[in-house]
Amino acid sequence: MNKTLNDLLKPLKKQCDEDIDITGIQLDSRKIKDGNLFVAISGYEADGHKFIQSAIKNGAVAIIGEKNLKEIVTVPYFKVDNSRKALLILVNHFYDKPHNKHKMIGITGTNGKTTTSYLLHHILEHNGKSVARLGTVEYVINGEMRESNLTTPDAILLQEMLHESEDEYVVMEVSSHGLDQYRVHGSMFDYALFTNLSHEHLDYHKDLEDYYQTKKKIFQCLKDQGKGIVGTYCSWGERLHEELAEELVPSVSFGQSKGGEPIYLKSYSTVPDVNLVIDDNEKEYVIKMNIQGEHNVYNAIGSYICAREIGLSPEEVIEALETFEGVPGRFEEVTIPNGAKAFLDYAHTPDGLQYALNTAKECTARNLYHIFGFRGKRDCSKRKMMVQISQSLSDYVFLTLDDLNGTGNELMLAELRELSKPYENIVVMDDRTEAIVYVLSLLKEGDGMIITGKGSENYQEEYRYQTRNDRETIVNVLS
Ligand SMILES: CC(=O)N[C@H]1[C@@H](OP(=O)(O)OP(=O)(O)OC[C@H]2O[C@@H](n3ccc(=O)[nH]c3=O)[C@H](O)[C@@H]2O)O[C@H](CO)[C@@H](O)[C@@H]1O[C@H](C)C(=O)N[C@@H](C)C(=O)N[C@H](CCC(=O)O)C(=O)O
Ligand SMILES: Nc1ncnc2c1ncn2[C@@H]1O[C@H](COP(=O)(O)OP(=O)(O)OP(=O)(O)O)[C@@H](O)[C@H]1O
Repeated sequence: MNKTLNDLLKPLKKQCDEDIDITGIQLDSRKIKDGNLFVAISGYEADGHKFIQSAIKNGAVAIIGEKNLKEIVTVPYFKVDNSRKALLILVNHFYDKPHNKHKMIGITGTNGKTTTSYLLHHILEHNGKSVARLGTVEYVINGEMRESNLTTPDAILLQEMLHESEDEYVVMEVSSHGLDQYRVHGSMFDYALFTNLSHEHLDYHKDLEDYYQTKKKIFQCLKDQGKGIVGTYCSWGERLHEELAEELVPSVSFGQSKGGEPIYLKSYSTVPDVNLVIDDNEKEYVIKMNIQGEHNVYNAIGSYICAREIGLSPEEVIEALETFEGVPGRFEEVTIPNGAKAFLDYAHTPDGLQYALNTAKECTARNLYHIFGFRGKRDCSKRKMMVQISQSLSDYVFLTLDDLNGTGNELMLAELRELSKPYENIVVMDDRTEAIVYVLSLLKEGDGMIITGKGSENYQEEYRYQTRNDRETIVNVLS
């Protein structure tokens, strides 16, 4: 796919004296191929302008950047105010607005994005639609799985995949980083679904208000006939729903009913599995699901309402919900033989952890053992709160390592020891696999073990038992 430079520059209101063929757009000098346009970004770690020379050496024929470098760059150079924004406009034009080929569903929120995207994928596929799904676990395009490197891919990869996808629907997770960094476009989504908001990413966002305002930007990315779907079971969602009404953004809510909604959650139970009673236009439906936890009640009703907005009938949605098998590593049970229970979960926020532990408690007759740690170089301000939640909802807590992301082993362990000090039911263990093996040896009939933080992800650190992930550690010990 090629375009001329002047064609590409049109939406940026720029022009080049010499028109040249552009074979692709890149933001990383190492990925440049002959005839590419390089966009230099002032990044969080590095300054992309420093790589202009190497981009040209690798074959770049034109450059976009934020600095005054026109006189010294040897190929056509164009200065813009914001390179990330310019990149998005350029790449969207390069691929001829590929989001218009699809019905696009963007899901944002602190927790529940992956689960909701799996639910919607399943509902739509069960009803004969072709669906692409992009998010933390994987990217699925035209029925083929690809490795995910970011929850919301960068603008180039995203537009490339949307261009390549022949799927009727695209269900994608939209992170606050993605919204802040212009990875998604201004008129992209037919539906924007907000799950909830709570303490997270305060290493990136100034405060919760800033995090909220960033998440809210997804509603500026709706197509003309687009619609918002807002979870109002948390107070940020209630506020959002009110603000969208004031701003005349069409939206529906899910959560506690305020009265007047045509579809609402009438009641629910969570033990042993999630059961929902939904009032849909004055007709009552009971849905029996194979997943656990109050949080999944909200994920299910959010997906139900989105699917109904899309045009599926209640029966079509319910049949699909009742056959949903859950999401890898999200409250996933691993069978163990002695009548005890083991769960893997991806909770890594205080709010998510509270839901996950409450669910584990509901499933556990005797003692609950919780094993977890913290990602290195990620929001440290949530750690104390998560330890408090863990020790109050579990009988025994084993603090151990998660991905260190370059933080020193000893530094992390010292912090874990400090965090555990006020509590008698917390033990710090310096090897994640040893912690799992030890807890497995303690489990008796009726006990429960929940390991949070990694879900189905493979380990990044080397541990004593050379297993790839938490599931494998459990299974290997038991075999
Ligand atoms: C903090 C952050 O979000 N960083 C993202 C950001 O990086 P950046 O542009 O600032 O990159 P940088 O490393 O400073 O480099 C600046 C520029 O120099 C270029 N460069 C660099 C080296 C070189 O040799 N040549 C070269 O051209 C880089 O390609 C880049 O364009 O933009 C990049 C391109 O879009 C992202 O890949 C990168 O994500 C990093 C890897 C990351 O880990 N991000 C996480 C925090 C993230 O985005 N997470 C959310 C989910 C969060 C959640 O809910 O859990 C996600 O959507 O995945
Ligand atoms: N609706 C919800 N409300 C609160 N917590 C939830 C909700 N849904 C899931 N969780 C918790 O959050 C964890 C992560 O869920 P999920 O992967 O669906 O969310 P996510 O938003 O995609 O997270 P991430 O961005 O970290 O990938 C789950 O394992 C569970 O503990």
